[in-house]
Amino acid sequence: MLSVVPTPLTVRAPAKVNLHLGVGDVRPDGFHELVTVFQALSLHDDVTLTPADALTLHVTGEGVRDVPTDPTNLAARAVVALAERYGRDPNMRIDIAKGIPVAGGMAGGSADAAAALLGAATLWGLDIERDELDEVAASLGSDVPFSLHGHTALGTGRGERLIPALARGEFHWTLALAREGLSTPAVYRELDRLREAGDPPRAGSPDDLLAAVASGDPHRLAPLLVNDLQAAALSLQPGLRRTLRAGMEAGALAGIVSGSGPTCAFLCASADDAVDVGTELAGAGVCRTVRVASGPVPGATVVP
Ligand SMILES: C[C@@](CO)(OP(=O)(O)O)[C@H](O)COP(=O)(O)OP(=O)(O)OC[C@H]1O[C@@H](n2ccc(N)nc2=O)[C@H](O)[C@@H]1O
Ligand SMILES: Nc1ncnc2c1ncn2[C@@H]1O[C@H](COP(=O)(O)OP(=O)(O)O)[C@@H](O)[C@H]1O
Repeated sequence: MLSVVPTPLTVRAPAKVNLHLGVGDVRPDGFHELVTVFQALSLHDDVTLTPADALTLHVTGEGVRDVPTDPTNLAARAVVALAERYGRDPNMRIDIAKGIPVAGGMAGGSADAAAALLGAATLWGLDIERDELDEVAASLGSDVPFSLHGHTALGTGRGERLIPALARGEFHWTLALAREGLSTPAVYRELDRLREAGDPPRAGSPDDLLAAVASGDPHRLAPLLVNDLQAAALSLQPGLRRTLRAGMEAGALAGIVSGSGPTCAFLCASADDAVDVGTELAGAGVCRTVRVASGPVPGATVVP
């Protein structure tokens, strides 16, 4: 922890894409057992904490009208959870500058929670182990521990148990942001429904994909990207098929729905290719807007 903490304090936290998302059966607690490979991307939210007399939230940027500014906001819940556990005063002003699409399957809320946890722990000078922060993170959401850690990692359990994975070099992505979001629980429910009605194929082991990530070769990685939630996201938003097709026609190596969607993530051979694919996608009218990003990047980090 920093010895003299400058205020306001800003923490940056990344978006994620699931390179592999294998969804198992529903557990008694309502969560699905996952085997997933996360990669943190260079699209981020900035969360700024300023000591104040009350806990308030102010949100700017991408998708603000869909982000709650009441105590249900994940960043506020993170500050309150940490304050309760360590006997601190949660009152502060939280400013969130959103760059991650809201309800887009890129863990924007989780990024804000992770940033708020690291920020509050730093502001209060808490002398705690990473494991303890992980425990609070997991209590806030399945993806929050990964947002803290970043890079590339294998996630199991409900996604909260992480093992770092080796990644060589930089992978280049084009992201097609959708006009309407998708609710994560609704997408998991839709997958359960599809599985009751038939048996959509399930992702196998991520071993080959992990080897491809370690090799740094996007051509090797491309055919291995897989997402069990994709069929459910496409069932709820059939127009995403057109988006995925357009990305491939524009020259992407592969395209998948990111997590529970509806953002579509296209793996490209180079940074230049990613820009070209983005330009074509933007012109094709198959999405609200596009972004280019690269990964892996670190998890939540205090901005100097
Ligand atoms: C699908 C994934 C893939 O990484 O991310 P997103 O695409 O939403 O970003 C995650 O599993 C989302 O994680 P997160 O958004 O943190 O979910 P949580 O708040 O823990 O759970 C929200 C709801 O999603 C469902 N859920 C979540 C995780 C899981 N392993 N099984 C589930 O069934 C449950 O219905 C749960 O009530
Ligand atoms: N800080 C936050 N940023 C974004 N959404 C938030 C936040 N806090 C709570 N939410 C709620 O969480 C829902 C899921 O948002 P988000 O985390 O962006 O998507 P996803 O789960 O698809 O990655 C939103 O619809 C919003 O109502």
